[in-house]
Amino acid sequence: MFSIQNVSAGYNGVDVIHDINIDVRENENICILGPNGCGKSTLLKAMTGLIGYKGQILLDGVDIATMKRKEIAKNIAMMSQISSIYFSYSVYETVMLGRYNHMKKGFFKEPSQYDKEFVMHCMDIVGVSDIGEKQITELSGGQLQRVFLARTLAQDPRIILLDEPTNHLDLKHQTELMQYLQAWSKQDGHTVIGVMHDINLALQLSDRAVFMSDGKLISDGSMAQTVNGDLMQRVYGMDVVGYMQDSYQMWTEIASDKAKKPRIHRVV
Ligand SMILES: Nc1ncnc2c1ncn2[C@@H]1O[C@H](COP(=O)(O)OP(=O)(O)OP(=O)(O)O)[C@@H](O)[C@H]1O
Repeated sequence: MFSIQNVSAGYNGVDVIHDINIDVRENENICILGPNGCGKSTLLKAMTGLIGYKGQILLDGVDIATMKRKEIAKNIAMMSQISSIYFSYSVYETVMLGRYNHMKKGFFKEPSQYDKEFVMHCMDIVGVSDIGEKQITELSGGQLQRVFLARTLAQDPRIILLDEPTNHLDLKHQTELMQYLQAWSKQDGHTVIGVMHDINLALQLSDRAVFMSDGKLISDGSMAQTVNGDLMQRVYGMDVVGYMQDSYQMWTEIASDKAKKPRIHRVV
């Protein structure tokens, strides 16, 4: 239903991603992995038509380059990394922005009863309904991340694109968010495509991994097929599996009696 075919894209006439091919099926939960600067966010921007590209990006067989922004937004929603906020809306108003493309006559028309209820439902899901009146400039990074997720859900898209969605979230909220998105991706022909740095979370919650390196796609398959020591060494330039094993060992010690002894000794 969503097909990226021979896509290259970049900035100021210089491509930073090259000849990418990915075929996305309904109900998949795909993670895009790779080191800093390899082009993951650029690929997501091309997928929403935010930047121009060479090649084709087909949604149900139609190139998104030929679709109106409103049509793209009804199908594909992108939740970006938090950047600076230059405006101040309440949490409720911010989530309502997600309904913009579903409202019949532009933004100044009153939202329908359905829009209001849908927004409340999305705020409930991510646990921000009790702060609906707060200004978003007053929120913590984690609260803001959840408000942006609610706005993304309020768009009621078929495909959600996420750019490092767990930034700013504590472990509990990271896990809750990813579990929610995993369940969401299995309903009603939905799909989630997320750029992630946390390989543990990706392993737990994604079905498929796309690895990028230096602007190119170098591996695409199930988590079991793709995630292996050699590939990780090649992509990240370090022994990722060894690092994970050391972490596991450390946590095993923490969970055992040894952990009852302090690991870090006070200096004073
Ligand atoms: N707006 C921009 N203008 C010019 N170059 C850009 C722009 N955004 C990104 N780039 C460049 O494109 C390349 C790919 O960046 P991109 O943000 O897609 O990488 P990434 O894999 O998402 O990185 P990270 O993991 O650090 O977020 C980098 O060299 C970056 O400097």
